[in-house]
Amino acid sequence: MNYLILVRHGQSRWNLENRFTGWVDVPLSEKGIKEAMDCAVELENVEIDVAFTSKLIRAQETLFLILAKQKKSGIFLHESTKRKEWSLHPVRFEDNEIPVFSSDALNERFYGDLQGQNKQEARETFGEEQVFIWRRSYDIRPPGGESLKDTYERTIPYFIEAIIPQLENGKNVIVSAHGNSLRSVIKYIENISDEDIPKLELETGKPVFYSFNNGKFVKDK
Ligand SMILES: O=C(O)[C@@H](CO)OP(=O)(O)O
Repeated sequence: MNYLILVRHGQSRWNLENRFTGWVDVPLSEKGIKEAMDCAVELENVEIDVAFTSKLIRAQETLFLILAKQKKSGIFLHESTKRKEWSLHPVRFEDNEIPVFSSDALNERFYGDLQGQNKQEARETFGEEQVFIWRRSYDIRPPGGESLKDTYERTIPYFIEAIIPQLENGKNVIVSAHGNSLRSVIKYIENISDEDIPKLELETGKPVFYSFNNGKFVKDK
């Protein structure tokens, strides 16, 4: 039996400033670095074989802080190489090295015109209820941005085509990504309904574990 670990990146500078972030490539805040390092301590003795992350630095920083605690180097397998067998990759993997795949399929939900706006100011302008609908409804898009359903529709095909095969090959997999791309993944894994998904919140830097056995995910409590 092997496992899947999902980690939402540590607090970013715009999480701290309470701004809609989406695809804006802001780094971790000082607290976010600390959260990622605490997560690394929690995962220090957890064997990881392969990692997936988004194209955004906050998720990548979090992943590499986790790997560093294990004294591991992550090696990005870029588009030009990732379809080849690992053995054909110019880098031979040493024991302290693991492959890292990054894809914009795992990016945060694109927040359109809201990106950069302060969430409290948006509530004052558009009303509490409207902002909640934009942030947490399943299929209503924020102005110019993606609904969670749009995010799901790019995240889940990648999860099925790229991540599940690694689990089926017995690998222990970590995915370092974002609040809404991971809410999509959890919706899929746990079969959460469109009506219930608004209630799911993920904390920054807190790993969620699933064991994977015969194609089935079981959440570790
Ligand atoms: O701003 C964002 O990109 C996301 C995550 O921080 O926000 P929310 O939790 O409101 O979807």
